Amino acid sequence: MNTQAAAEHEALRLSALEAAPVKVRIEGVSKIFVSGTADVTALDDVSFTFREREFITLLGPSGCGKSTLMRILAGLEKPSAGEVTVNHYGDHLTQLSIAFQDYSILPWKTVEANVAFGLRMRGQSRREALATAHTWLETMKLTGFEKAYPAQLSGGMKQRVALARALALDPALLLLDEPFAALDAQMRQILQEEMLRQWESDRSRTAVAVTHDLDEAILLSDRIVLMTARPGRVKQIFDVPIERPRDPSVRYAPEFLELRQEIWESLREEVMRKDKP
Ligand SMILES: Nc1ncnc2c1ncn2[C@@H]1O[C@H](COP(=O)(O)OP(=O)(O)OP(=O)(O)O)[C@@H](O)[C@H]1O
Repeated sequence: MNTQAAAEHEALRLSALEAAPVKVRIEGVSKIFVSGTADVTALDDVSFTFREREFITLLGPSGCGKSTLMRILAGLEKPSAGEVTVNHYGDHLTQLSIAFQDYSILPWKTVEANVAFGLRMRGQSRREALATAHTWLETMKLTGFEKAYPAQLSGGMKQRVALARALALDPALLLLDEPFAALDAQMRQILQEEMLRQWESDRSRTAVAVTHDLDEAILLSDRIVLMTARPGRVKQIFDVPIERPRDPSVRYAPEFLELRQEIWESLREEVMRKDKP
């Protein structure tokens, strides 16, 4: 298969995955990567459930298996043990959509065609799909770049295209793996706030995000799942008892800062543990 055909095939496979049903229970999930020299236990007996319409963030030191868990949730990777159950709910255009750190948008399609692609796959007319794509591109501050190709965009802009694409699909379950990682600090804050506004405007979907940014985790989440250093286990689950709708200035509120400190102390232990030989 040539590169273009392989990427089309992968896009179609993702598109099929995104049509699968939702609401998530993770039970005893472990993942061992078997390699020539040494096996790597990425996840060890991870269990928790997502309530419908909940925003969950996975936090943990680098290498603790967050992306692996996201890939398992997306059906891109099989657990070595345990089970993930995803049940349908709600009236959504698609069941699952993903914006991953390394999620490749199709380089030979324009920005608008990339965002419209999944909608076209679901039978929308070109006109309808492009209209939705344009709305999301505007939200992601990409107006004026509709006809550009990915190679003409910065890393942060590509990341915003991937986000627009995931949100345009109106998924019941949204998987975000470091969705703002490639953005500069200002754009990151603007998009966090935009995501918060979007999320709270309908609260119709379940979201699972991975981030290294504590403020982002608290601002957006209902619960934060803190994982141990590798092998990743659930160390602690924090509720974020900050009322919604949240004003972005809540970042400076005492309750926010207290929770931030509490989470950081627990996360810090894991980061330090990881760096020991
Ligand atoms: N395909 C693979 N083959 C072998 N090892 C892998 C594979 N994918 C991940 N790993 C290993 O599994 C562990 C967990 O990786 P993963 O990318 O899930 O961590 P992470 O918590 O998302 O890290 P980061 O925060 O740095 O993105 C790491 O030690 C990684 O090297």
